[in-house]
Amino acid sequence: MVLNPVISKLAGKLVVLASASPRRQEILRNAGLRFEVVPSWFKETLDKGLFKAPYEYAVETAKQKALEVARRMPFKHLKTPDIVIGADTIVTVNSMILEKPVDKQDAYRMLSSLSGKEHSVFTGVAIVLCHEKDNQEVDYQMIAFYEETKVKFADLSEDMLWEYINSGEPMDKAGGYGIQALGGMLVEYVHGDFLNVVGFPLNHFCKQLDIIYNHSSSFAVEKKGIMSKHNDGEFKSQNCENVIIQLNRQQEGEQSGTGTRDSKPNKQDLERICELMDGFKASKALFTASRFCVFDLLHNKPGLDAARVAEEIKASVKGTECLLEACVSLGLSRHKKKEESLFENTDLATSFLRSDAPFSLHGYIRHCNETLWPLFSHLESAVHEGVSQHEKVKRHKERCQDSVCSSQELKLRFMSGMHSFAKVTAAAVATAFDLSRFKTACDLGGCTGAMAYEFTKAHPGMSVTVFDLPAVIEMREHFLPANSDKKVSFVAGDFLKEDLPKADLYILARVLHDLTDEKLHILLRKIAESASPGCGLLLSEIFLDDDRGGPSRGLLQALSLSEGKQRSASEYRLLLERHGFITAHFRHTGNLLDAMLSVKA
Ligand SMILES: Cc1cn([C@H]2C[C@H](O)[C@@H](COP(=O)(O)OP(=O)(O)OP(=O)(O)O)O2)c(=O)[nH]c1=O
Repeated sequence: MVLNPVISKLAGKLVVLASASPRRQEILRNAGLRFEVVPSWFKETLDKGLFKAPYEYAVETAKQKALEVARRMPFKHLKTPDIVIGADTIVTVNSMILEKPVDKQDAYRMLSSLSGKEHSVFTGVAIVLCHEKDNQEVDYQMIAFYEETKVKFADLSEDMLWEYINSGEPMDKAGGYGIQALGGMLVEYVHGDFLNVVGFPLNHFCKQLDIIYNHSSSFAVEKKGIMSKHNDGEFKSQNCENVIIQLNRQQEGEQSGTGTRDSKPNKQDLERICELMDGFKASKALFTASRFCVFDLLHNKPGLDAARVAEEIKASVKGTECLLEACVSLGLSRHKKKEESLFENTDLATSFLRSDAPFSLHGYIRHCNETLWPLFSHLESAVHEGVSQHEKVKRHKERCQDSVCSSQELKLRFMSGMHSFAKVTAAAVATAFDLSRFKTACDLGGCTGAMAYEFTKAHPGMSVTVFDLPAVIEMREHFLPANSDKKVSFVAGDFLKEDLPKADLYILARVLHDLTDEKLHILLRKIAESASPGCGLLLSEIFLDDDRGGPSRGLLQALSLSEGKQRSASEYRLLLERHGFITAHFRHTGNLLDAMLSVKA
């Protein structure tokens, strides 16, 4: 089978991936498929007891995920996709189905049940073909299949298990491991499609497309079956799953609550709207608990009651109790087992909200509270006037700020926000590509050096110069001890005005989106002047989808930008090409920032 022509059959069609999984997106993107991502709202709560075999559960979940998006899009996105792809990955061992662990204990339970044994990974895939008819009806045709891969784990010691769990990697992965990353170290062998384990059986998917688009007659014959590859390599028809569902748009509208006035509101839609309406309350509860260092307190003294917490944070008992209960409902704190009046942190708070956690977002949350929150409270003015509200907020702050809070203190807080964000994202950016051929790098606007240290850690042969404004370089020692890594050095300067240090690789992480077009071109011109042919430029930003339909994190960030704008990977690629940098790769890292590597022609 020639793969590319199969994928190219989908060119010009609106292909939608009904999955939030960054791994699925990457696998399909790397295969050259162009698609939009619309994560499914289908909750994975089907009763497993109803299925005879585990793969049936995965296939049914994949179908429900894809169908939910196919049905929602004509109403919520006002467009009907041509094809929607859904998938669900599960791990099975000793007739148990393992999905994503809910917490560290659950991950421990899963991984220890896999230790020293062979298990199966099933990914169910559903392809929904949508045919829009003249009378506004949409026909949905479902093709579903699954792939099985067998994986054997080595014997895992307790230390190894906990070290792996504490890396945080297991939490968003079926069976509690990621074979494509650190989890690969646990694996003795893999029999079958590796990508199936990572979340998407690409080869089987292409064969299925081949049947749909190149062999429509055999497709018609197989209309009653899931086409599924068996271990003997033959295609066999399995489980009757090719169904045509006729749905009239008006009926759909009624089902989803957007139809007649008498119809009942749809539960999922209501939940979604409430989530949006209450989003700001949840954010502010998180900011307030962080501001009062509640998560540090519950880490150091787990199992305090509201009165003790109130005493420690010097706040009212009533207010503290409300705050703690809200944190419980948000999954940040929990009641201590069997002692409902006592509170402790969840794993989420321990990993990200303690101020001294390795991946602490404490500083960034403070930045959100003190800088972004006031900006968003002026959003109506920003939209109305079309100008940034930074100045207005700054003036207001200066009027209200007590004298203790000097501009020095404000700068430190800003740097602390950037530092904590960089610490969480740096490893994913540093390891997104093979950078072994670059011996020297320069991190432009590299602030405290958090990103630079991660680059030297990931690439032992590399040294990195951090280039940032003198005021920033002066204060960086508040964050990382000087000389903690001799391969990281700091140079003070203004990248828009001064010559840049020479390097094989220039790093621009979260810089370009914040610059005006004019400044952006000045900076890219200066990098192009300093870079010799073959030099790299590593850009790290949130990349918007090509149709600017998401991700919402990027589009929401645009609402508070002072001068710059959010762009898609294609837009950045064009900008870089204008300055002589040819984009070699780009990658959704699965972390908070994406990455693109370009090379000077
Ligand atoms: C076993 C294994 C799973 N996984 C991932 C693939 C899937 O993303 C995830 C299983 O969860 P799923 O529920 O299949 O998918 P998801 O929740 O990530 O995304 P969505 O429901 O929106 O489609 O586990 C790995 O990345 N590596 C592995 O080795």
